Amino acid sequence: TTAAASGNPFLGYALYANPYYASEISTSAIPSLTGAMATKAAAVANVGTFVWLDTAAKVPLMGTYLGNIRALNKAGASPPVLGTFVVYDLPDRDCSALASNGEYSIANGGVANYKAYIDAIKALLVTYSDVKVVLVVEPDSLANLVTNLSVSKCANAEAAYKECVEYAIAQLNLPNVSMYLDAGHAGWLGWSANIQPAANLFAEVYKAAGSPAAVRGLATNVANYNAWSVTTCASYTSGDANCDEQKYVNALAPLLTTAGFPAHFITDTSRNGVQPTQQQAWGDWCNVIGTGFGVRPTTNTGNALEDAFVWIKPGGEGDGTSDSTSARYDAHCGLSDALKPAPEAGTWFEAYFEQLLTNANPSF
Ligand SMILES: O=[N+]([O-])c1ccc(O[C@@H]2O[C@H](CO)[C@@H](O[C@@H]3O[C@H](CO)[C@@H](O[C@@H]4O[C@H](CO)[C@@H](O)[C@H](O)[C@H]4O)[C@H](O)[C@H]3O)[C@H](O)[C@H]2O)cc1
Ligand SMILES: [Mg+2]
Repeated sequence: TTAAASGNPFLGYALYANPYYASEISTSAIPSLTGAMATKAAAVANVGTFVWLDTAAKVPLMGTYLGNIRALNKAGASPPVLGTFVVYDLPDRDCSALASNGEYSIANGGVANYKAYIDAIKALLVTYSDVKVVLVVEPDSLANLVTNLSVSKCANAEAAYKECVEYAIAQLNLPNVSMYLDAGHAGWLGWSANIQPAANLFAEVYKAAGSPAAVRGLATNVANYNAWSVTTCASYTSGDANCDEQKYVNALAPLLTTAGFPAHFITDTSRNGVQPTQQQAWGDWCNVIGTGFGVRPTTNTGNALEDAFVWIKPGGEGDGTSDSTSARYDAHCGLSDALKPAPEAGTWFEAYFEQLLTNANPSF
């Protein structure tokens, strides 16, 4: 089937192996590796990962990469290349954790700043209207509105999150764009208490934005470690029948369709190669020990609902600092199942990269 027929934006395309991730590996990983590990590290740099636009200052980088992709395709790249980015700059971001709070705050004009950030992204997507782009929209945001309105920062951010996400998907509703809203993961919204409220919220936001044609569906397991499919549920999942991402997707899809949001899915497999994980509790999300790179990006998912397995979290970039004196210290990053010492969220964590590489499944 052609991409147009199936609607799967990944069909017939190769992913752009972005220079940002490649440079992290070449400057921070390879120099401290030798032999087989150095060779394997170089191979990781060739895997297409998502570029996280986690500050407005990173947006021009998107323009550079879209220019690179245009050039590759004009030079006859076959299959043609598409770009993959994460929109991640909400005011009062990461409202139930401390590790990844961002540059904008609602109290300080954050909603207006966010809209300017989205406008800058839109301008590039219009300039490069010949380049196909896949966007994951705001990891953790709506998921936090489902389960964490008891956290005052999340309750205070609810209206702004909805306004900003609705603005983003309405403005970025362009013919060369496919968007997947972040949907947490099986261990977050897959619980029977959470899954219907989650479907309701996703559909509410989708419809409030005018049911944008460019919204293809939802992204699951972003920056998390869950299996796509297991035959035996891990002990830490007990109580949640949706113990892997496939069960979560298969359970969520019909609820969304009923609510007026016909969705397809992508799932982050960048750090789920080792199952079961060594999480002490399923809610442990920070720099989990023992993990490995998972299945490489592919459209061969075996499930018509699942467009692709993709590497959204760039493996090797940390989830949060383990320095308890840091302003962005989150206790989850101090747990026994969190690798330490760890740098600030988003910065290179060499020991973690080597852990992922050593435990990669399939191996490099
Ligand atoms: O027995 N039962 O019936 C039952 C029913 C319900 C139960 O409660 C559920 O328990 C779940 C944990 O098991 C909770 O899930 C965790 O929620 C956290 C946010 O609060 C998430 O953290 C985010 O993770 C992101 C990366 O994924 C980070 O980028 C981000 O910074 C970070 O904040 C964890 O992943 C996620 O695993 C649910 O909320 C909670 O509702 C429990 C039992
Ligand atoms: Mg995070």
